[in-house]
Amino acid sequence: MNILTINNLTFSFPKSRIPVIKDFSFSMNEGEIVGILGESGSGKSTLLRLISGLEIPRGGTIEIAGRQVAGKKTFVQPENRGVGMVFQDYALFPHMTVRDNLLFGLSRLPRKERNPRVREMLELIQMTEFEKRYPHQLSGGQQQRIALARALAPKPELLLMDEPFSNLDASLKGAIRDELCTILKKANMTCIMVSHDKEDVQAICDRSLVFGNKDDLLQQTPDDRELTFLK
Ligand SMILES: Nc1ncnc2c1ncn2[C@@H]1O[C@H](COP(=O)(O)OP(=O)(O)OP(=O)(O)O)[C@@H](O)[C@H]1O
Repeated sequence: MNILTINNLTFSFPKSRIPVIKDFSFSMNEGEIVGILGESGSGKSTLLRLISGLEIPRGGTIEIAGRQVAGKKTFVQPENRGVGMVFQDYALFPHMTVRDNLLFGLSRLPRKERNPRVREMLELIQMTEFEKRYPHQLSGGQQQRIALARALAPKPELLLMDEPFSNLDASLKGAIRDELCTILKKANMTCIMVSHDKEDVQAICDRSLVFGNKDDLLQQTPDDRELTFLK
């Protein structure tokens, strides 16, 4: 099943004549993990913001799980898109415990299902004993796992991660990367990960896109280092 379908997406910031995203088409199947690489300023974060509904496209369409969320006459608000996000700074609420951070996104779930879902998420990331801690009492890697659990808790159709490892030191990164990959595959999550690090993408992703600073968009797979043009 197609989870994400983007057709001819075009976007430019107000007052700018040059599009950041131009005529971009792309689709993803359920359970697929795709990496987006590319130099600084090439539009990687902007693409995630368009998919999650934080920016309005100038043209083209975005469908998530078969439902149009952005198009000529359609714009579904971010909270109704079924998209989870993990940012580079994790954006955990510092004044809330791990448990409350996870509960935060579950307000739509019937009350009696919320606690079991929190528990299920903590088990998935193997952090059940950290339920009562605050973010500052966790290591960078543990905070990263909580941020991931919080994004997965409401069962999003699609998970977007923007530079999820940039705050981790090199010694932690390898282990966290493998762990993340296992968790995502276990949850059969469809996921896009933006990174500037080719190694991260090769370790986790099934395939990847490379954004250039012109119109050239390239496609590669982790196994195939030869870059081939997508369009
Ligand atoms: N709010 C904004 N207003 C105008 N231009 C913007 C705005 N945000 C980003 N841009 C420009 O849009 C382009 C794409 O930015 P974007 O953040 O998507 O790049 P990126 O590939 O994620 O970069 P990085 O790897 O540095 O995070 C850049 O040229 C940037 O300067």
